[in-house]
Amino acid sequence: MPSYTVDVEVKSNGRAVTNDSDDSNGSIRLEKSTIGCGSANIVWHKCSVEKIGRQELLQQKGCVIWITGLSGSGKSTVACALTKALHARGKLTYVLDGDNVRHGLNSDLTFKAEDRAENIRRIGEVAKLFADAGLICIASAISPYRKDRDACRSKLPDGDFIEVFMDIPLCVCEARDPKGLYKLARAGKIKGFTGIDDPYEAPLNSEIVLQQEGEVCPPPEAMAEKVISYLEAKGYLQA
Ligand SMILES: Nc1ncnc2c1ncn2[C@@H]1O[C@H](COP(=O)(O)OS(=O)(=O)O)[C@@H](OP(=O)(O)O)[C@H]1O
Ligand SMILES: Nc1ncnc2c1ncn2[C@@H]1O[C@H](COP(=O)(O)OP(=O)(O)O)[C@@H](O)[C@H]1O
Repeated sequence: MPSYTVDVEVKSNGRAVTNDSDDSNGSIRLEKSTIGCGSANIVWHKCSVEKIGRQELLQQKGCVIWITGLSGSGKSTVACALTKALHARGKLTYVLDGDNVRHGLNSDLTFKAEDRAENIRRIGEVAKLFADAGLICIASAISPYRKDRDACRSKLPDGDFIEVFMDIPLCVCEARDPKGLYKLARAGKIKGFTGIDDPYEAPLNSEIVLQQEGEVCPPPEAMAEKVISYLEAKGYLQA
């Protein structure tokens, strides 16, 4: 068995770069992730095909568009309009919708605060992988707590987490009530419903705010176009 000496330098991104010297093979370099690892002795394995190459192939930049807002605010509708419009332009997207993800990956989670946090954490991790794959990942979930959204933001390179706030008043969402859930919540048949008896912490500094114009809600296609203009201006629709 070769013996190793390991010098560890902790970088500002939280990774520890080790200069491991192997007495039989000379010097090798390993990058070890030091944060977020549930167990010790986990080594980050790098491949020669990286995000930049995938972006070149796709002619776009991987990023996460995070749509947050009350139930009934139009998150899923905008997410669909956005994926459709980008698809028509030849851009590769994927929608991670809270409702849908709760049918599979997150089917073990309830709506109590710690489960919502875990829901958002998992969606954030999956979205990060999609962005690394070079996709424009559209995550759409109530994501009611600011710190959970901010934690997802912090996992991505600067600029790559684009928060879109569906700033639609509760009374409008409640009047829409397409699933009848507000009615059930008001009747006390659903406990801990966002906006009724569970908090929604609106973003303070989101990149994009989508809201009504007076009493009128713009069509979803117009809202999607606002997001596309942002992506275009920031260079995400080219490699
Ligand atoms: N208690 C409670 N509070 C809020 N929403 C509830 C609740 N129970 C069920 N639902 C339905 O679940 C959908 C929200 O799922 P999310 O994963 O987006 O929620 S969260 O981000 O974890 O808060 C949400 O879907 P949308 O209406 O599309 O937002 C609701 O239909
Ligand atoms: N821009 C819009 N203008 C008017 N109604 C809308 C708009 N976007 C969504 N809706 C309607 O609002 C309801 C909730 O939309 P949905 O996308 O399911 O919201 P969420 O995903 O936030 O719960 C649906 O009945 C939908 O048709």
